[in-house]
Amino acid sequence: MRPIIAPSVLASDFANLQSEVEMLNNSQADWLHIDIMDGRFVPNISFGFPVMEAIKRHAQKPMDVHLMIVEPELYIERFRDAGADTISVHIEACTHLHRTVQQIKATGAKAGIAVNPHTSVQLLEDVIADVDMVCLMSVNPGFGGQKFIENTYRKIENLKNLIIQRNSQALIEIDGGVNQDNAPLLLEKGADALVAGSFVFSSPDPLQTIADLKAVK
Ligand SMILES: O=C(CO)[C@@H](O)[C@H](O)COP(=O)(O)O
Ligand SMILES: [Fe+2]
Repeated sequence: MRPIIAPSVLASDFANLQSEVEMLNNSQADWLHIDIMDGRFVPNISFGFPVMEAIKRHAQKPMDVHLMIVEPELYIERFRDAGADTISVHIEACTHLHRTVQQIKATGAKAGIAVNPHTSVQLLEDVIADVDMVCLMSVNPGFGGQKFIENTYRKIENLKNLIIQRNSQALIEIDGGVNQDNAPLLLEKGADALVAGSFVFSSPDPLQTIADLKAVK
């Protein structure tokens, strides 16, 4: 199976957001990855609803929204209204994770759980059957352009085993420091979806870079 490619709009040129989104529309990207940072869960602030709605007006592909915010349960419906197709909340930010997953699904969006590099995937044991996706962070969240953490390969194997054991349909998404060099092994270990920000938008030819990632086996 060819990987799902989800370029992270965080790395795009915000001053030319419409043309960046149109470039993604014309590319082999499958999803638009939207990073929401609140300055509390992570030490950075990205953008909020007005920008997301502006992206949605031009986007012709599903929006994969990664919430790096505290108390995400307060904003799930608003993110859905702003155009989210998948909403991922951090396990580290949710006291009542099972409830928040049900809340996301009740909006009609797909439900994802994002997992920081230090968090064991075994903590997902009792919720994995309920979710559509797990977003494994392969950098500490908060910034684009960071170095990929190698321990991610082992975590994919552990997560894949858990998904099989629990008869879950969850996709495995890898987020942070993904590039053409690490993509083959990520897919071999069991990743389904690859987020790529700086690797795509800093490249001389983003359309070709996305096509190259899509072609990785
Ligand atoms: O969620 C995050 C960072 O917190 C990511 O989605 C990054 O935005 C991916 O960017 P690169 O590491 O690919 O530059
Ligand atoms: Fe992300």
